[in-house]
Amino acid sequence: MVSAKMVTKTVDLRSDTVTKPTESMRAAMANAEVDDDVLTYDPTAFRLESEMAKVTGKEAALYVPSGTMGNLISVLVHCEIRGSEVILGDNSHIHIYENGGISTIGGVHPRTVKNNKDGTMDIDLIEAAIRNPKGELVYPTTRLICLENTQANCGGKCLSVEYTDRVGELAKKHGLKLHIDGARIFNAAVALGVPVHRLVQAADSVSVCLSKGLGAPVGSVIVGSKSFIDKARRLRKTLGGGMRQIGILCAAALVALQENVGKLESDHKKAKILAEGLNQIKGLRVDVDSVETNILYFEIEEGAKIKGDNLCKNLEERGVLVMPESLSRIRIVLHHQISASDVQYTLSCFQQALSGAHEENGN
Ligand SMILES: Cc1ncc(COP(=O)(O)O)c(C=O)c1O
Ligand SMILES: C[C@@H](O)[C@H](N)C(=O)O
Repeated sequence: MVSAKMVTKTVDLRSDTVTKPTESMRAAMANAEVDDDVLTYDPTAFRLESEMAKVTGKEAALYVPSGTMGNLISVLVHCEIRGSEVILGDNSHIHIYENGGISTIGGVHPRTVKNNKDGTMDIDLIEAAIRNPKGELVYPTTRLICLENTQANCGGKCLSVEYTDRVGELAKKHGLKLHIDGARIFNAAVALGVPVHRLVQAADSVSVCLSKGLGAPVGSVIVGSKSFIDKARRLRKTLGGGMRQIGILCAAALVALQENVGKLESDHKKAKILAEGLNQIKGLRVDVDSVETNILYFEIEEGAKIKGDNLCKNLEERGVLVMPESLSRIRIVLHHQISASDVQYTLSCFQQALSGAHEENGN
């Protein structure tokens, strides 16, 4: 039994954005070669951008402060003409969690298509959402399709290379561009056993988060053609994202690429173990088979004697942090700073919280 008083550590499962820089990252940051990345090229940023262009198979790359800015810049470059419309998932990060920036800042109109449980959007529904140019007097003009791989809100689901290629073919057929919100594209590549460059081959642009599963402290990189990145660089400056000695941050990202891609599979395995363990606890339900990468959601069953808010509070008192989506649906995200023993400790805390609730309620 772990009482709240005994808590000596924190197991932070809220997101894979919570990782702290490793010692090797801090050493690289301290020794990073830097220069003003606005007036010229920061040499370490140049190395990171060159590496990311190579890994993704694109012509060029650009370091940006966040994934949100990476997506915003990408959409705005593809939809630079007023009256543009982007087709995206109704459960996508761009649509749900980015303050509607593509509209409020970029004047781009969103046209959502339902995300399926597997993270995809039905291709025939995407095609049906493309505006008929004959209606140009009354319709916005479709210019872009956005995918998200892995699809976070659907539970870190991987979009296959076959599906992505088919959406790419559809985009080309209609003269549209394809952007992938690849915040966790490395997770998808590892889970599918497909190289990143092949997984994003059909995309005109990709936004890749360095600050999630890869564990860098800050930043994302957008990749695409040289002309796309030239426009993106200018828009980054417009948005205030032009930064000076960013080699300090890019040095940590280079370490993340070298050291942490190989840890993603372990994150996925720990997510599966945690999902299986939670599913054995009376009052909790997890679709274990649906867990493909480092994200899992669990439901608190109707009959459970504890609600999400009390469960989260109870867990927090034991040092376990999770992300409630509602009173009955909670998200857990694994990352390289969660150990196998942390997973077992987490399960014991859940067991105590749920059994304690049943005792309090006399059953
Ligand atoms: C799928 C996805 N895309 C984009 C982002 C945005 O990244 P950032 O938090 O760096 O803005 C996130 C989360 O942070 C995400 O989960
Ligand atoms: C919440 C969301 O914005 C963030 N990308 C996460 O997955 O934690």
